This record gives sequence, C-alpha cells and structure tokens, in this order.
Amino acid sequence: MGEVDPAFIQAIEHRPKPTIIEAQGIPVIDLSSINSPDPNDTAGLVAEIGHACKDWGFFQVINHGVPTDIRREIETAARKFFAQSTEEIWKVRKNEVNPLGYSDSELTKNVRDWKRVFDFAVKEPMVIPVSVEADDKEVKKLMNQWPEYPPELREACQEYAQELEKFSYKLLELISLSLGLAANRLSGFFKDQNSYGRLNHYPPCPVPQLALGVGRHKDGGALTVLSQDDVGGLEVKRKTDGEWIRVKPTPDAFIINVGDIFQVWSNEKYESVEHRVAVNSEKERFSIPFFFNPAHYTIVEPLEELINEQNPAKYRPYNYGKFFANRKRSNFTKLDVENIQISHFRV
Ligand SMILES: O=C(O)CCC(=O)C(=O)O
Ligand SMILES: [Fe+2]
Repeated sequence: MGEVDPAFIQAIEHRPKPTIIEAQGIPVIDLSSINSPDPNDTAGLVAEIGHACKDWGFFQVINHGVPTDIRREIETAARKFFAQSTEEIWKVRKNEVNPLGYSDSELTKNVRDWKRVFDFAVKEPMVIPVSVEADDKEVKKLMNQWPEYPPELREACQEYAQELEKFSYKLLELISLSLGLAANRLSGFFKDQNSYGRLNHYPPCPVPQLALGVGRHKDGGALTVLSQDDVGGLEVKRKTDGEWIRVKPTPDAFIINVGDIFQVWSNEKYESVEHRVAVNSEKERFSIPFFFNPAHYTIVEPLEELINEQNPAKYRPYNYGKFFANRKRSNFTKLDVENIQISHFRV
C-alpha cells in the first residue's frame, strides 16, 4: 500500500468485510399506485413505507415517475465533469467559506473518504449560519460554482434538482401519513429549504480492504434520495443484528433513507441508520444523492403529536443550520473531537 496516504486508512473494526452480504436486502417498494384515486392503494403504500422506515430506515423505490432522461443527462454530465484534469476541476473547488462545489479531500469521522464530490444547492442562494456558535445570528448566502465543462452540467443538475424536489415532497407526504400525521404536516419546514444535490465519483482504489468511499455515517438531514450506478458499494447497517448489508443495484430505482431529522421528529419511531460505501480496485463508481433538508432556521424537535406522558420527548430542540454548519466544518478540517451528532441532543 506504499503510496496510499495513511489519512485514508480505516481503523480495523471499521474496515469492509471480505464477504459481502446481499441477501434479503432493504425493501423494494413499487410506487406505481402513488397517484391512485383508490384510497386502499394509498393506504397499502403508506403501510409499506412505514414498515420500511421502522425496520430498516432505508428502502428502494421502483416506478417512481421521475423521468429517466433527466437522470441519464445528469449521470452523463457527471462522468464528463470528473474525467477532466484536476487543474480544470479545481477551478470550482470548495473552500472554507463556500461548501458548494468540488472536493476530493472530505473526511467522515476524521478519516479521509476515497471519493470526489461536486455539491450544488437546489435553491440559490443557500443561506447558512456563518459560525457554529449558538448566539451568533449572522448568516451567509452561498451561490453554486458551475464548471465551464461540460456546459450542459448546470442545466442537467438544475432539472434533476427540480424533479427530485417534487418527488421528495411526495415522499414526505407518504412518510408523514405513515406516522399518523396529516400529509402536509411537514412541508412548511421546506419553504426555504437547504436541499442540495451531490455528484459522487469513487475512483478505483488500490486498498479497498483498508479504505472506504464514505466512512460510516448517518445523514444529518430529513430525507436522502439516492441514485446509484450498477457497480454497487453502498452498505447499510441492518438494525436486527448490526451486520453491514450491501444494497444491490436495481436499474432506475432510487434508494431512500430517513435522516437524523426524522429520527428526532418521530421521537425515534424511525431511526437514521448508519451506512457507508465500499470501493473496489477495478471499477469506478458514480452515485448522486439528493439531500432534502429544511430551512437553516428550523428548530428540530420531536413533533408534539408524537409525544405524550408515556412517551416524552427524547431530544432537546436544536437549530438545523448550526448543526449543518458544524458538519460541514468537520468534513473540511480534521478535528480532535467527534463531529456533531444528534445524540448530543438526546435527553
Ligand atoms: O454513494 C453512495 O452510495 C452513498 C453516499 C452517501 O451515503 C452520502 O453521500 O451521504
Ligand atoms: Fe449518506
């Protein structure tokens, strides 16, 4: 492994296993009846989603209605973008002020990820707090950094973001219903949403048994809608026994997971489940997560409808923007402490 930077090497207990478990994976849910006028269809769908969120925190969806060509366009543009020289790509590099754009040096839990990413905000400007300090109210307005090449990337990302935003609202309704809430109970939190899309490129890795494309983590937002190619590598921690389960690529499916915010809103009825990405020595892999996140000023706390005397709130309220800013800082700079987790707000 001579030339591999030790910053990429995972502690022994976090390294990927040589044997991959793929059997009985996360639930696959057919969304064809999503707009059905028959209430029985919707009720069945809602129940399926509720079970998947509770048992796995993850599910795949097929027949979701997001147009295939919009997905093909962003995938093709992403490949062209990452195929450029580093010098060219670095023109849109992220920095300590702007976390939008390209990075090849992100850390997850203080270990470097074997990946290259390009992040773009769904709504511009993206407003986030300047500092992580609770009493500092100053915010900054972030704009996307679009590369010159490929010229079609910008429009491909914007069109994809529009479709995925619509689709995420639909999922939000179904998940709200599955919690016994009104369909539109949570949509208000997303009025000034901080959602963003990410193009991921995982180059072939000479030490796939020692490093990870993304280290184990939980997504900090509300929902993630992921498109992956046919290579595979995403692993989800099974709730029943803590085993890492590989998510088998299903053509044109999306992989959905509930993030930390749903864990708090639902007072742990749903959990944000740990996942990671294994890399391999032969094939590069591409994936595109869409992070559906509320406005920066959102105070996240267990929903009053879901708590009572027998089931009191398990979390103290926290400010989402501060949480996000804190995460971004730890992705950028190696810290001496654990990065921020919702467990820090656990009662
Ligand atoms: O690439 C993947 O399959 C997942 C990436 C991921 O978990 C993330 O970016 O949060
Ligand atoms: Fe993730």
